[in-house]
Amino acid sequence: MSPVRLGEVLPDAELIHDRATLEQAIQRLADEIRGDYEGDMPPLFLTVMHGGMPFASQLAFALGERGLDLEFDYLHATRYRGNTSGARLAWLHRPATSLRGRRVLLADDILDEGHTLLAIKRWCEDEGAADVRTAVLAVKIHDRCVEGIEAEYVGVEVPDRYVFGYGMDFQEQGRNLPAIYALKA
Ligand SMILES: O=P(O)(O)OC[C@H]1O[C@H](OP(=O)(O)OP(=O)(O)O)[C@H](O)[C@@H]1O
Ligand code: HPA
Repeated sequence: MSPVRLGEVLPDAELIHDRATLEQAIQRLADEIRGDYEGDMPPLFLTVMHGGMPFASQLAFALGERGLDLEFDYLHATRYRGNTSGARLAWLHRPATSLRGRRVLLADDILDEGHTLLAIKRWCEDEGAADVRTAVLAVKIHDRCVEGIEAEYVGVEVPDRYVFGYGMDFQEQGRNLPAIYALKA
């Protein structure tokens, strides 16, 4: 079945957060995070691909501007794979850097039902990370989130609808839109 093209849904989509709002939220997050990380060893900054990439880049620069150095690595765990509902989590890439004894800061685009970040967090702990914290650009507001996961740093809230843009995809399209939209209700 051929995918629905972005151009067919974008005109009817609702703008939820514009670029300025998201950039402002990222600056605020950087202030919060900066205050929580002191010491010589830079935190290991793990971007959750693909969706976390734009947010992680912006956040990393904002933290650099505030004098917090970061060591970069990334991972890719996906359970949506271009669909609008989640399935079993598939690990496509794990970080090459050892996590043993490290402070880990995960950066992802959205905390929705929480399965992805819970599994990633547990894996980081199993790998011996000293501390694992999570920064997400957006959290979706509903009561279906799994127990045991909460993001320490949250940029914005989004409604309980399928959202896309700023890293999040609509059928693997629209990730580089510089704002967050929701599909027409
Ligand atoms: O809280 P959850 O319900 O588990 O959903 C959140 C996850 O889903 C998305 O990833 P996706 O599986 O779409 O992979 P992608 O980033 O490669 O698109 C998003 O980037 C989060 O990692
Ligand atoms: O609403 C969403 N949009 C894009 N990706 C997602 N991953 C979980 N929820 C979503």
